[in-house]
Order: sequence, then C-alpha cells, then structure tokens
Amino acid sequence: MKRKLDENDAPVSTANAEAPSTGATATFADLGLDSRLLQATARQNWHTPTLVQSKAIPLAIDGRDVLAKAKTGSGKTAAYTLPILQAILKRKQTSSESYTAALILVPTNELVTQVAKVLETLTSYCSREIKVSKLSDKLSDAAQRAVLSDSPDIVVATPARTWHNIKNSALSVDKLTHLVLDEADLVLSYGYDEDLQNVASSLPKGLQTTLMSATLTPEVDTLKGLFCRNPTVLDLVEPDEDGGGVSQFVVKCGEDEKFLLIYCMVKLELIKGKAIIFVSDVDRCYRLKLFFEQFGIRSCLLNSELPVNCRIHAVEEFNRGVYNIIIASDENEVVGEEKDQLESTGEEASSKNTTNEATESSEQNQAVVSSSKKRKSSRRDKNYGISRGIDFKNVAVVINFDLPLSSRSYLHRIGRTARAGQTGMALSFVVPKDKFRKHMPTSVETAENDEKVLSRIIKQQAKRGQEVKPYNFDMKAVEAFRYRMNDALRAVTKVAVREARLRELKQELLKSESLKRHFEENPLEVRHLRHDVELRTTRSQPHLKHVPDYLLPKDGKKAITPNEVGFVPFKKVLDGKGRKSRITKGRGRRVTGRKSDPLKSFKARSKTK
Ligand SMILES: Nc1ncnc2c1ncn2[C@@H]1O[C@H](COP(=O)(O)OP(=O)(O)OP(=O)(O)O)[C@@H](O)[C@H]1O
Repeated sequence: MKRKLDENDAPVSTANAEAPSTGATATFADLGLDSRLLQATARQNWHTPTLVQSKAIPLAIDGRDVLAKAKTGSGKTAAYTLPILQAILKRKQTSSESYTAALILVPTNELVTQVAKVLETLTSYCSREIKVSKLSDKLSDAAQRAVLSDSPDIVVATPARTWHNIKNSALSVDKLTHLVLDEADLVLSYGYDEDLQNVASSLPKGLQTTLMSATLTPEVDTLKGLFCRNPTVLDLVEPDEDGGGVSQFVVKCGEDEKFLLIYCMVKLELIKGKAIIFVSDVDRCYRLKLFFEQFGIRSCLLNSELPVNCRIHAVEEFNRGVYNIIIASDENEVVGEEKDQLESTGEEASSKNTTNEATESSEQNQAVVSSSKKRKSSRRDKNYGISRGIDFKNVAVVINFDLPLSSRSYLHRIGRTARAGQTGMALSFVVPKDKFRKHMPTSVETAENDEKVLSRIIKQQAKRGQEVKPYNFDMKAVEAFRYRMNDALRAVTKVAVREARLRELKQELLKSESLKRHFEENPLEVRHLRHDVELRTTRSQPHLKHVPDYLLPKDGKKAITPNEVGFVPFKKVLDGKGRKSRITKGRGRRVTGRKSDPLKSFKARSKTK
C-alpha cells in the first residue's frame, strides 16, 4: 500500500514555531461554532482552542480535506469532531432526514470508547439532534445491526469493525459526508491494510476527509493517497513541541537496581503525582505489581491479556485518582515499524521527523526488529495499544522501567505526560551492556539493546532540540534498602506471578455479564472461583510496608537525589484568573484551579485495598 509523494500532493502549509500553543484564535466563539457546542466546550473548561484546533477547525468548516500533524495531547480529537458536529447541526436546521453522515476510524477499541466519550461530552447540549454510536467487538452482529439500524449520525469504530458492518450491509455509508482517520501514523501497523482498502472502495465520492497524526510517516502518505482529495497539510510545530513540556532523564543501572530505585522513588515519595510505568511484557506487569504490593504500594494494570472493558476501567480509575500508579506492558508497542521506515528512507519528502528516525543505523534496527519479532509472536489482542492516543489525565511522570525498542515508541510513551499545556517528566532506566544478564531473576531480553536504543533516543531528541539528561541518584544512599528489595523480590516467585495472572482472569470471569446466567444456575462454581480469587499469590511480609527511620539517609531524601521527580506545574493558568478562582464544572460541582495539580490529587491515594 505504499505510495510515494508526488507533485500532485497538496502544498504543505506549516504553522510556524512562533504560533502560540493555544492557537492563533482567541476563543472557540471566534471559530463560528454553534452555541450548543460552545456551551459544551465551556463546560469542559476549555477557554481557548489549542493550536491544532484553531488551525484545523476553520479549514474543515470550510469543507477542506485536512491532514494535520500535531503532537500527542494537543487536542486533536476536538479538532476533528467539532467541525463534524457543526456540519450536522447546520444541516439539521433545514432537514430532518437521518443517516450516518460521519465515520471516525481509530486503531484500537480503547480509542473507540475514548472518542465516543469525547463526542458524548461535546454533544451534551445537542444530544437529541445528534446520535453517536460506537461499534465494538463486544457486541454481537445482531446487536451491532440494531445499533446501526437507528441511523446514528456519527459512527466510531476500528477499520476492521467498520468493514465487517459495511460488508454485512448493517452500516450504510451511501450518504456519508465526513470521514476521519485518527492516529493515522499508527493505523496501518495494526494490519488494517485490507480493511482500509475495502472501506475506501465502498465510500461515496466527494467525501470530506480529515487525517490526524502525531508524526508524518510514509503510512500517512499512503492513507492520504487512499482517502484524501488534495488536503491542506498542517505540519504543526508548537513552541514547546516534541517533549518540550517533558523533562527527560535517564538512569543507567543494573537489572535488579531498577527494582531498588523504583521502590525508593515510590515509597519515599520522590515521585510526586501520577505515574505511568512502562514494562516490557505481561509477566513483568504482574511481577512489578506484586513487588509493589509487598510494600503496600497500590497500582493498577494495563496489558493486552486483560479484556478491553477491564482496560478501559483501569484507565478510568487511574484518571479519577483511585490509583496513582498504572503499570502498562507495552508488548504491542510501535515495533517492527522502524524497519519499514528505513526501507522507505528517501520516499519521504515532507516528513522530517520520520526521516530523522529512519536514518539511524541499520545495525541497531536489525537488533530491534529481531526482538520485535519475538514479541510479536506472543498471545495478544491485536486491537490493543497503550501509548496510542489513550488520554491519561494529569500524568506527572512516565517511567520507562523497561526501555522501549524504538525511539518512535519512546516518543509515544513520553507523550502520555505534558498534555494540553502541562509539563511532565520522563525517566528511563537503561541497563548498560556490562550489567546485562548479571541478575537473571530480574533480567529481560529486551534490555540487551538498551544502550543502542538510548543512543537513538538521544539523537532523536537532539534533533528536536531536547536533551535527555542523566538522573543523579546516589546509589550509596539507597543501598540500605537493598535488603528489603531482595526480600520482596524473593516473594515474587514465578508461581506467584502465574497465579496473579490467573487470579485476574478469574476475577474477570466473575464479573462477566455473559456468564451471569451460567453462574446463577451453578452456584458451586462461583464459590470455587471466589475461593481461588482470594488466594494470596505472594507470602505476606507486613513489616515491609513501613519504612523505618534508620534506613533513611542521614541528610534525608535530598541525599538520594537532588532532583524533584514528577512535579507537574501548569505552565499556563488556563482560566486567566489565577489558581484560586473557582469554576463550576460537570453537575454543578465546584472545582478549583488547583484541583488538576497532581500534587493535590496525590492525596487521593487515601483509599486502601
Ligand atoms: N482547547 C482545550 N483546552 C484545554 N484542554 C483541552 C482542549 N482541547 C482538548 N483538551 C484536553 O487535552 C487532552 C488531550 O486531548 P486529545 O486526547 O484530543 O489529544 P490528542 O492530540 O488526540 O492526543 P493523542 O495524539 O495522544 O491522541 C484531553 O484531556 C482534552 O480534554
């Protein structure tokens, strides 16, 4: 499906670095949006459009195809949904005809739910006029048909679900006027090539298309060729783009020292605010969670083995502040793509970011690709991807407990913090070659290439004007904790990890709606399952939950590190009235400007397991 850029492509209109990150337009009202949409944005407490919103919305309202490249967390969802809502509301002033007018394609089920939620919020003042439906694998064909027979105005789905329903004649696209491809740089990596080809061939002519992407890659060009008519390309560079709002640090340490450091950082509250900890695989997810549990540290999990509902629930709990730590395994990461990027070097005229990444050494790439193949063979949900657009709220720090396999993946991961004008911190653990395989119980295969991947990351960030700085940990100051770490690690045996994975799945079985009836008829099975679920998977060591004073360094926490990890101050005061101003939000609830400061929500940790 690859397609080269040619002279027929639309001129690239590049918003320059001087443009304010909140956009050139002062308010949403200046964009000429319907009053009901303005009410909805105000209710969200969005005072000014972001850069991508101020640039893309007027073009889309004008009927233009748009291809926008804007950094993660820059507000792309509203940039493409608001013009669609505007168009539908305008049409409904003169026509009562109902049909599916807009189709929004996203690569994962999580994103389907997330985008549908954004639409639900933005249509809160016009929910009678605009019907939104999402298609999900969870629903049976009959249920999807029923949803679609209602002729929803907007349908959100993955390309696979969309094609399935077009093919079954459940989804009619004859009258479609708007098409969106979100996360366009990633959508092909999910193997949706055929679905997209099929969808493209069944769409009516003259459709208005919007492509949203965090990077401009050959994949995006392919999709542009397939779906767009001479789009306006917005290559948006914000003043603090590309990790600009993220302070990036790296710690070189041994494999077991990762556990020592993370324990000290969390238990001694060197990390402040909410953290996403990325690990390399599902097993590691449970290992770290069980390790934390030994110290009474609560965390929730995200991995491809968990059913989609459960994953969405985990993100919601994290966003609500029920948990301050989410451990995410990234086994479906943006891997295997760097090979494609290398092969396509030279095809790319306009995509400077990709070209930068693509020109990195083929030797490094080889290592990455071979590891990625191993990972790809593991059991997984093809529609799963953590760093793909999931909107984790107020993330103070992203910790790469295990370094990703590519610089591109690194970029997506760190994009989970410093969203919508906030700042954040990214901290990566890197295992030097001479420390690899020196502590087998904590070793992971992927760490073999850590130094190579790090050098790619450093190059990538340097090209973006960003620095990845060493994080100064005084290892001697945390040495006193090593004994405790080893104690906890010993309790997290392979059997404990396996049982924890099983326990999680059993819990899901108990919660399963479709098995409800079966359990009602077989109460004994429920009792058995419940009994198993309560099984402790690690031995209990209550003394580890407290940190005795004698273990702390003489000069306190500052002796461990002078750095403040994870403090997320807001760079701008969004309401323009200072932090103390009070804003009414949601169902009349009063919130303060301070509410969204993760340092404040840190207190939400009070709930215990
Ligand atoms: N104009 C605005 N003012 C303030 N916050 C906003 C505005 N528009 C969107 N947001 C918030 O910014 C966050 C990021 O938005 P969104 O998820 O649309 O970003 P994105 O560019 O799609 O990110 P990604 O590439 O990761 O999917 C959301 O929490 C959203 O509510």
